[in-house]
Amino acid sequence: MPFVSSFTVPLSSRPLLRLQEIRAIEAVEVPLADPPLMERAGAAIARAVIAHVPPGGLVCVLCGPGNNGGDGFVAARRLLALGRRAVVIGRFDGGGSGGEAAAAREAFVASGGVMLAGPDALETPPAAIVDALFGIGLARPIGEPHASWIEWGLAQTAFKLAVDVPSGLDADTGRCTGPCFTADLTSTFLADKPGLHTLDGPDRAGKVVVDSLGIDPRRHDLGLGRLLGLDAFADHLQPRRKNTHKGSFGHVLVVGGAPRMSGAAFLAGHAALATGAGKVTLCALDPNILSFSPVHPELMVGNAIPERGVDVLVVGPGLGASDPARALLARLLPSPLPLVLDADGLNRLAVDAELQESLRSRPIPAILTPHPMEAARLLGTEVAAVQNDRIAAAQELARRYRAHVVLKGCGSIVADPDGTWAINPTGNPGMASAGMGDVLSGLLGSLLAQGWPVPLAARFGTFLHGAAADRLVAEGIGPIGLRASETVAAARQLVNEWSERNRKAL
Ligand SMILES: NC(=O)C1=CN([C@@H]2O[C@H](COP(=O)(O)OP(=O)(O)OC[C@H]3O[C@@H](n4cnc5c(N)ncnc54)[C@H](OP(=O)(O)O)[C@@H]3O)[C@@H](O)[C@H]2O)[C@@H](O)CC1
Ligand SMILES: [K+]
Repeated sequence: MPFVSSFTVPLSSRPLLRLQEIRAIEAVEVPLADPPLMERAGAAIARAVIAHVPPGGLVCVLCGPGNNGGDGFVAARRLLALGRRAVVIGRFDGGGSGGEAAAAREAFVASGGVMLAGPDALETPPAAIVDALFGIGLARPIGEPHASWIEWGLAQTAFKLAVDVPSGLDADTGRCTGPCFTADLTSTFLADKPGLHTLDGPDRAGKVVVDSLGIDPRRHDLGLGRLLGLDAFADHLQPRRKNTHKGSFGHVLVVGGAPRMSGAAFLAGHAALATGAGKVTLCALDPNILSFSPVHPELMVGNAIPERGVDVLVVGPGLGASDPARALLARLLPSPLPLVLDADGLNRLAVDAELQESLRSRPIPAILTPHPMEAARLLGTEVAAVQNDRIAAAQELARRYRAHVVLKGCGSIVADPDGTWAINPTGNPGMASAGMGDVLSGLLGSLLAQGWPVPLAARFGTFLHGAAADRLVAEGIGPIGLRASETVAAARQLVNEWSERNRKAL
């Protein structure tokens, strides 16, 4: 039987709060909450365990020294009270961040709960492991004994649940700081956190469920970050009116295609056509490029920039680093048309102050689509520094170049010049293959040509491309061997399905 899994995309956008924003909510709500937030958090964990673990299975709760551990003690006490088998692995050393967690530990022990000094003391293998070692208070890489407990936990076949954040993962950046838990499910509190959705976060957190602990988020500043969901695009995802013509959907000019690199420009052009641009022209640097594509004869191909009639520029796919490439950039960057700049266009930009200035001065900010290496070049830093805090890097690029930035990678970041940002939850490792960036550029150009506002186009193009790859994987096409050109047809299918589903009265 062919391998087929179900395809879903996140439907609802939601706020992503960084540490300071979560701490600000805690500062207001903790003194007011009755029952206390820790009690509510522990109850949520107990409910999640019960939903996933049959009665009779042993639940092993790993408790750390702070309030994350406190949540774990409450959960363990509640599980016992509900007739479940639960033990805690933790230390009686009295350390930690004070009263509430210590009180939770005492209440657990007073209710007959058993605390073990390490996993060796377990008599039966656990059915579930609850990771309540460290949450948002993680201050440095995890050492002993907690590192060994994590290593032991990862070797178990049990269901694994992380409390708030997998221990060892930085909740702001998604970086594993050292030993790091890997969960099937992360139950995260008050609001969702960016680190669960970018870099190492998606590998470590498993499914993420947000529990507001009964706090109304509208009472608080929800910051500048969002996790993208399909609902963000509903207003612009509409079926087409009947009374339209190709001019209604814009003319995209793809500029690139240097000798031996024309495939990149064809991919971008193909993606633009297949997702709804009215017309696409390729201006290639390769003088020997075919005058038309036998595979996609609808594309107009040449070596010249059309004098008029173009609505959107996509510059960079296969552009190369030659002097003529630089001359094209110098000519096109000041254009008043919406612009997507990718690949070699970005590399040239990184070393050319004059081009940078003309990018910054554009009347309509461009969309830049760097991968981490290109982002590092643009920021004059190392890839590791970009990946250390992908949100901050994307924000800095957006500010410095006055552009909308899509920082690609696991959990692509979209950042705007005004400081707002989003994480894209779609996509998979099949997209780590040649030509994917060219397809994304083409999709973005296509959306701009069809009138999407620039920040929304940056978000939806990224979301759509990842979702197309996800659908293909769900159909058994990838992730291994997924080809960029295959994502084009899947994107076309999705955009039609979603638009039809959103049909509103004209
Ligand atoms: N506030 C509330 O009411 C609510 C909080 N909630 C819950 O609390 C969590 C936040 O709690 P938290 O602030 O106590 O931080 P937490 O993640 O437990 O760790 C801090 C402790 O660990 C220590 N430590 C740090 N790194 C270390 C390391 N590598 N190795 C060893 N020790 C290390 C650090 O001590 P340090 O040595 O750094 O002084 C401190 O003792 C949050 O994620 C959520 O689960 C929810 O219930 C909602 C309501
Ligand atoms: K944890």
